[in-house]
Amino acid sequence: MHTAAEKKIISLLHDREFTVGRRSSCDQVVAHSAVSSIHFTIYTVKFDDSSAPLVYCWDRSRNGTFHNRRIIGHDRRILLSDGDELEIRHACSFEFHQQRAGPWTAGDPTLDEDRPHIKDYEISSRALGHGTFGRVLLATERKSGRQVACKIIDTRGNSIRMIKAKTEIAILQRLRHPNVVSVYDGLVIRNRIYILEDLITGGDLFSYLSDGENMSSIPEAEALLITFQILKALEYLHRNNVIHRDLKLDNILRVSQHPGARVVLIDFGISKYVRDGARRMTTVVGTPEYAAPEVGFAGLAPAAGTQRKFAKTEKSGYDKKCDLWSLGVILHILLSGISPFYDVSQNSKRMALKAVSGKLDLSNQYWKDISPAAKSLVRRLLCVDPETRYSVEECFEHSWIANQLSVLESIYQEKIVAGWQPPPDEQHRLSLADSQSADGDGGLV
Ligand SMILES: Nc1ncnc2c1ncn2[C@@H]1O[C@H](COP(=O)(O)OP(=O)(O)OP(=O)(O)O)[C@@H](O)[C@H]1O
Repeated sequence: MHTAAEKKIISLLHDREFTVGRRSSCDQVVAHSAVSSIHFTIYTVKFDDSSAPLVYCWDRSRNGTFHNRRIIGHDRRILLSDGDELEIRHACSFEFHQQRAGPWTAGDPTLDEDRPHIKDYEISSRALGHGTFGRVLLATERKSGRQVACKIIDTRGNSIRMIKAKTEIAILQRLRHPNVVSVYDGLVIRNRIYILEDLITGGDLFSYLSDGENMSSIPEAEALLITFQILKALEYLHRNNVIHRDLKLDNILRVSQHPGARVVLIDFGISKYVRDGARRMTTVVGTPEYAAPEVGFAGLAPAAGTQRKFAKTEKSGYDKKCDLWSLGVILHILLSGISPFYDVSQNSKRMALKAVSGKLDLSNQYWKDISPAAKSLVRRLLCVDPETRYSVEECFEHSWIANQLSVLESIYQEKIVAGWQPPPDEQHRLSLADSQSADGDGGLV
């Protein structure tokens, strides 16, 4: 980054925040009355080792920080691209440059073909992440200049994928909750589905906990705040008859990099709307490391290296309690840094058999500083029998949560979700009238 006036070059380190403001402790001090004590912060989020780090500017000022001549807005964050300008009006400006492998604006024939059909949004080639079914790119809403995330799912004639993507949009369009990603629009262009959703600017929990080859734990109080928010999301989803079915660290994003950040559930690609009184689900879906025993991975033929399987479980099926098991795995990792059923071979069946055994070791060195109440909730969630496994309501009544409930509620309302806006009710939403279920679990929505 360099300031326009002095042409001074400032190097940013990806593992360190960089602050600009009037206060003497800022990394770049700007002694000017138009500048707030901390005016803005630059921080970096890494998705994986092969992707270029994402560099964000967090506007913390009273008077505003301008990004390419458009105000960012107090407490809002913007993703920076090479050549972007940041300005503190009447005081100074900065130009941002990022070295990375490969250009962001490289020709992308697929995208170039579709771009003219996506009138309301400008889709960049800037990758925010990628998953099994596609990639997620940065996009900008033309009317407002708001940055959004654009998930592109290439279905290439695969009708199951097409239906799953439509399911994701259909479910998300009905949901409005601060801990569930907001979807603004969904478009089908030829074989591709574009889902435009809120840009979540703090990275995912997996990257947050990743420590080289291993995972690290976080303080119990922080794990409590994250668990409380996931429970809020699950309470809302389950009341609305939606089961996520793929809860894992990678699918929980943070709005900022600070310990009390709002967390947001994403990736509803295999989630399920269950009508009241509907039969239990029988399709084996999800991620084996996080999947409840009753989901049925243990009954599948071993498939080394295969992360997902779609098949019928022979047992009596499963219900929303599968999400609570996954929360148990997440909580286990948050508190200890250990994934309880992970197997280095990544063999789905082996991981599932470990889960079915129900064996937990919460007395080793990784748990020595963890309170008995926290351990007790882990056990209640990782109960092999779904009947005795805690529901969302029981979790809220468990002492680890209940003893802190009023504090948690006030932090949640006053700090975490204050300022959150539900997505607008826009007209042009994807029509799903012709959608049909492909996984045999009944209708989509
Ligand atoms: N709304 C968003 N804001 C910012 N980054 C996002 C957003 N949605 C997704 N990402 C990034 O893209 C990655 C992949 O997204 P997502 O999990 O939705 O894709 P997927 O193809 O369904 O993945 P999976 O393999 O888990 O099924 C996420 O881990 C995250 O890093």
